[in-house]
Amino acid sequence: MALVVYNTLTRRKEPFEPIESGHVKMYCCGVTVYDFCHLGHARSYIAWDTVRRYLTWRGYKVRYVQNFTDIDDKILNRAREEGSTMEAVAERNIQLYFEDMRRLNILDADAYPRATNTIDGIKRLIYELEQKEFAYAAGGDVYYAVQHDREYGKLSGRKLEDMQAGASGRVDDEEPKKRYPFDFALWKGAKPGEPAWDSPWGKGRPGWHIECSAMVREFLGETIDIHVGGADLVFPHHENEIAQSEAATGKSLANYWLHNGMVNVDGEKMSKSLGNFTTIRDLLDKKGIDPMVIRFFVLQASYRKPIDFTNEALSAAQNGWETLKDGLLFGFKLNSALEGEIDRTSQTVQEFQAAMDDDFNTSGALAALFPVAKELQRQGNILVHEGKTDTAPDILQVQWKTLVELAKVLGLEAEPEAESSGGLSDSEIETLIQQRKDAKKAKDFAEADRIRNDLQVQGITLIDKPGGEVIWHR
Ligand SMILES: Nc1ncnc2c1ncn2[C@@H]1O[C@H](COP(=O)(O)OP(=O)(O)OP(=O)(O)O)[C@@H](O)[C@H]1O
Ligand SMILES: [Zn+2]
Repeated sequence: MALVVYNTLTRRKEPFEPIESGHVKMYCCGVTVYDFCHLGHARSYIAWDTVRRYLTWRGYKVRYVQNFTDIDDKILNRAREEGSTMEAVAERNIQLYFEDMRRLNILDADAYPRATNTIDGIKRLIYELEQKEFAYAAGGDVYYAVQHDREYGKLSGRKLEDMQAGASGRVDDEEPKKRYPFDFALWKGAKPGEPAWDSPWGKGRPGWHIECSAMVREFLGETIDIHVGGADLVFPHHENEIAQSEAATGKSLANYWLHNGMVNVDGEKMSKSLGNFTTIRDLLDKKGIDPMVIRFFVLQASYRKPIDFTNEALSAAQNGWETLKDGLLFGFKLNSALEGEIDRTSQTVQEFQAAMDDDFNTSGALAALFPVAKELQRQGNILVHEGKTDTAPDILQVQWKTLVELAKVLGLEAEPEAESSGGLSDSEIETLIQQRKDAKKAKDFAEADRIRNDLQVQGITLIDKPGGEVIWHR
């Protein structure tokens, strides 16, 4: 089976063929570190983490690089508001980024270059572009001359002629210096009180797009396999990255361009600037949502499609995750061990791989795991109540290991500790259930609810059956 990916550059699905057999060079556009990350960012990084995990599982050696944009107007504005410095704002938000993303089980990148640490590479690239007449200096700034570049627009499919039509409303302080309205800044002349670096064009700082071109080159080389980011970056950010890098090197920047769809709220992109965002922290800490539920929520949809953030969608993800989690915890009830290879020819693995090979279809991959999770959940309940399963444990153990391994490819993992019953033995639980029955008989429903909730907190779920029978599971 071949892995097929949707390439924004060609607008179709293509078989994935890395430059160097068995190796993948992957670059992901990172956050501008001026604030907490929100669910939109979580989606982007969960999607690419999953792609990276899958490629690794598929046997590729993946080198994954993701930047931090640590110089930008938004960061400078925030520093001004706080009476602090750009470095302090950036450093704090980088640490917050790591905390949030690690909680979402997003693996660390192999390198996290920062714009402020790549100034030499950025200057070199701008210099080369100037030599080749793709760039011109104007009033302390340096601009990229889009009209000089015959391929400009190839990623987004935009044509300069068409763009011109809608350009009349664009005015900013760079406008008068540009030879052409869609030229963009590679280097911005220093403004009073802002951080600045020496350069052949005077003191200044880099534009946003050039940093990624420079970092890709420095950390991965002139041509990489996969470049990823949110769909909102296709234009202008990625278009401009391609323009800069390819004009300088004469080689293609990335063979495959992959873009994640947006998390929307009422049809609009969740974003800090629009104020319609929910931070990852609020979801996890204030709302008490399990990080795996967020991951599940993201993976339920194709990475390319927009997703609407609603409470209904979140509770559907919650339900889905509960079932999967029960399946993932099954083996611990059975006291199984996880070592050993899984059977890659099994139907579950085949279905999972077929889905993921089709442009990382994570919803199809979850659908392949679900029957296994449900069956293990059922067996787990039987085990708790009857002391044994109705299928041979060695068969169940193989199913369980398969489930655990494949779910981990999606970054979905369950901790047995989280399900710990706080040391309550079965007979203690039975005693509490009896006390709850007595409380109900005495019409002390508050006490009955208290017992149920206390048990729930300790990971023990009670199920009331008709006729007053109560079954429970951990
Ligand atoms: N609502 C969203 N849904 C999906 N991906 C998003 C969303 N918002 C941002 N991203 C992605 O997150 C990554 C980092 O984005 P960046 O730091 O540039 O944020 P941004 O788009 O400026 O967000 P904001 O406007 O909220 O600050 C990019 O790949 C971007 O496409
Ligand atoms: Zn970028």
